[in-house]
Amino acid sequence: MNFSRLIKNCSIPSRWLLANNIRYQSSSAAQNLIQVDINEETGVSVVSLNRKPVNSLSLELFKDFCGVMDDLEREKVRGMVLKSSCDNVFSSGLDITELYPNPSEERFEAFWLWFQESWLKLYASSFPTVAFVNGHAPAGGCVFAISCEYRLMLPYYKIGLNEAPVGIVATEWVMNSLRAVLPGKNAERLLTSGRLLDTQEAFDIGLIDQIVNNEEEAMARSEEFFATFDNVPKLARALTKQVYRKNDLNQLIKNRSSDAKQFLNHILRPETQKIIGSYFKSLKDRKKD
Ligand SMILES: CCCC/C=C/CC(=O)SCCNC(=O)CCNC(=O)[C@H](O)C(C)(C)COP(=O)(O)OP(=O)(O)OC[C@H]1O[C@@H](n2cnc3c(N)ncnc32)[C@H](O)[C@@H]1OP(=O)(O)O
Repeated sequence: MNFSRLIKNCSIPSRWLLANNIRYQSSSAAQNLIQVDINEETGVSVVSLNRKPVNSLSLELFKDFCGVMDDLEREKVRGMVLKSSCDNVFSSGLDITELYPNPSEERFEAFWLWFQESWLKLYASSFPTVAFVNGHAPAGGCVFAISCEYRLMLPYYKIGLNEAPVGIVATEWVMNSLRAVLPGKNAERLLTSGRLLDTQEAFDIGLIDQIVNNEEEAMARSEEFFATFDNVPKLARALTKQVYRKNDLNQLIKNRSSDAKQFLNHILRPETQKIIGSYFKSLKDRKKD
């Protein structure tokens, strides 16, 4: 498996991704997997995940997401709100068909490296980021949310890191992102139990920052969050964030290849494949009941 070649093609930015140099030809322009709406008046960009029906996260979606993040860095947007354009689902997490049955090494290595790249770009973005969790956000969906700086969520949905029950071990960089939001024993319990929390529970333990009742309210709260930085020089804010997050970022940047290999080895274990397979089957069977 030639990880170093792939990593060279992905960016490992020298200055926490402020100097974006990744270029790609979108393989999915026709599908429009990510929608971007920049408000010229406020400078705020609303980025909507748009992979119907449930925003499961595929290689193509990650590539397009990275392209959008690069564009927003170049445009020097004032802030980004990340949401979903699917009904009732923010994101259903990694597309299980990327993991099961037995993915090819070539596809998996590209998939994983673009997932890493998406996290790096989001976690280290120079502009402020808000996740508007307007639907369920299990597993990889929650990873997107906790990588943002502020989380708003609609009532009656579920959020959490349910990797363990699906037979998957969350990687260290995912654990670090959770620890940055939820310190101490709550983070560990959430990971080891894999329990999904409803909106109120997520708010009570601090996984989300505010509960909002509709999109209008979400945009108003986001604006208030962005306004807290209006008097802070952009570069100083960005560097403060990136230095604060440096250890988490470095942990992945230094270990991209081994992280991918480890995850692939785990996924390809027959017992892991079996658990993911029966989980996937139960998802499909749910509809028949
Ligand atoms: C290394 C650690 C870091 C990150 C690792 C993460 C691992 C993962 O992310 S694994 C994925 C974990 N995701 C889940 O456990 C969520 C599974 N999905 C659901 O619980 C539900 O789909 C939902 C609550 C999100 C939405 O429910 P809803 O009733 O609205 O829709 P469904 O009918 O269930 O789904 C529609 C359609 O989509 C298929 N599907 C759902 N999720 C996924 C997925 N993650 N990957 C692939 N496909 C998915 C579902 O089977 C349905 O397909 P059919 O229409 O063909 O039946």
